[in-house]
Amino acid sequence: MRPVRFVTPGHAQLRYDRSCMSSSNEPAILLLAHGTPDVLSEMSAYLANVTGGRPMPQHVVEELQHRYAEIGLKEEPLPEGPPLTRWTLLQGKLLSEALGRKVYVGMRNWKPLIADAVAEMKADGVQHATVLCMAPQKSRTSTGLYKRALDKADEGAFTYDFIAGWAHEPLLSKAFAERMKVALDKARESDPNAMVLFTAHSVPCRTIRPANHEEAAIGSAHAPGAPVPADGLQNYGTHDEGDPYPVECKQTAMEIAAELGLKDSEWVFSFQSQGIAGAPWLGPSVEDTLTALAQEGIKSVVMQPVGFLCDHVEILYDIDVAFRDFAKPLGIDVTRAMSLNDSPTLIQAIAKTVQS
Ligand SMILES: C=CC1=C(C)c2cc3[nH]c(cc4nc(cc5[nH]c(cc1n2)c(C)c5CCC(=O)O)C(CCC(=O)O)=C4C)c(C)c3C=C
Ligand SMILES: [Fe+2]
Ligand SMILES: [Fe+2]
Repeated sequence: MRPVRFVTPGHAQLRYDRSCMSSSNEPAILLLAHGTPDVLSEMSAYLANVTGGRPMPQHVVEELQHRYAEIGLKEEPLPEGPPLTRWTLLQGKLLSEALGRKVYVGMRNWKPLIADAVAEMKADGVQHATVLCMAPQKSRTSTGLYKRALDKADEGAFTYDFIAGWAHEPLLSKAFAERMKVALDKARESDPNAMVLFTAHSVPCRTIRPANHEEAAIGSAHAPGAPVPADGLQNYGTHDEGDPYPVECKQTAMEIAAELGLKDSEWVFSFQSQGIAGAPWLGPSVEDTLTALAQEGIKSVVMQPVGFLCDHVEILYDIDVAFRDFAKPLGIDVTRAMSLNDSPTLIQAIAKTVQS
């Protein structure tokens, strides 16, 4: 294979061969993901992208710089890139190899940006694309915002099929179950009563409520003159029927538990990483759940976030550092299933989803 280009200079330096380029009658494949800063000094600009321009207080910027520093981010770019970028680009490369076609990757909040991927697709003459979010559960505040960024960049240059939620794909729960089995078997060697705790990223309660039509008409805080709600969070747009996110997350957990043959008494579910902004976020929180489990006499908990497909700060810091430290004085040992990262079953799940 003759490498012909660097798709993302400065990151994982993933090379694509022209033999993997889409032929004109096949839809191009575009993966959308969150994005993460490359160096600590980019934190303010990164957070402005995450919040749609609303500035974060300095103490929040510093707290996040601290967390990112704890997981290895520095002032100089890491040769291999930050974990989220590195793994997402690798997943794109593995998918490209599995399908024998070029795969584009764009991130909403940092490089390589969705706009960069779209510019490349336009230059390649893409007419139609299949777009998949590297967040399997559909949500206004993740997949909804990714789609909005895509529409802004695309400007109608190509048409696309947008796969917003694909958590029901059985190979996805199989991939998670494979990782959990390894961690749970290990935990049960020392504690046969080890409890499984599945998690998903919390969201502000107001972002999942069904909307009235007046609110739906407001659109987003990106629109000039759009009001900022009292809790300070931007308006994420609305769905009359409410956001399916919390239900889809719990369904994923149930499917993994079923795949593992877990009894109901062997697993629980919580929402992790409630935001630093005020206002109520979805619970139960991991902290409340660990406290309750300690009261029930649980000594070991094996965690698995079911909405993240690779390592990033909310796994490497929130779980591996913060929840572990929180659980220690409660007498609970927290371990976790390895992230999916380069799981071949995950790549099969994505390949099957984009092909169907
Ligand atoms: C389904 C919802 C969300 C997913 C999935 C999600 C993944 C995710 N988030 C980060 C990093 C950050 N997210 C931050 C804020 C934030 N995240 C969500 C929702 C999801 N995030 C919301 C609604 C918000 C609040 C945004 C706002 O306008 O205030 C932040 C900022 C700090 C904070 O509030 O915690 C960071 C950083 C990653 C890396 C990630 C998965 C890859
Ligand atoms: Fe987030
Ligand atoms: Fe977060």
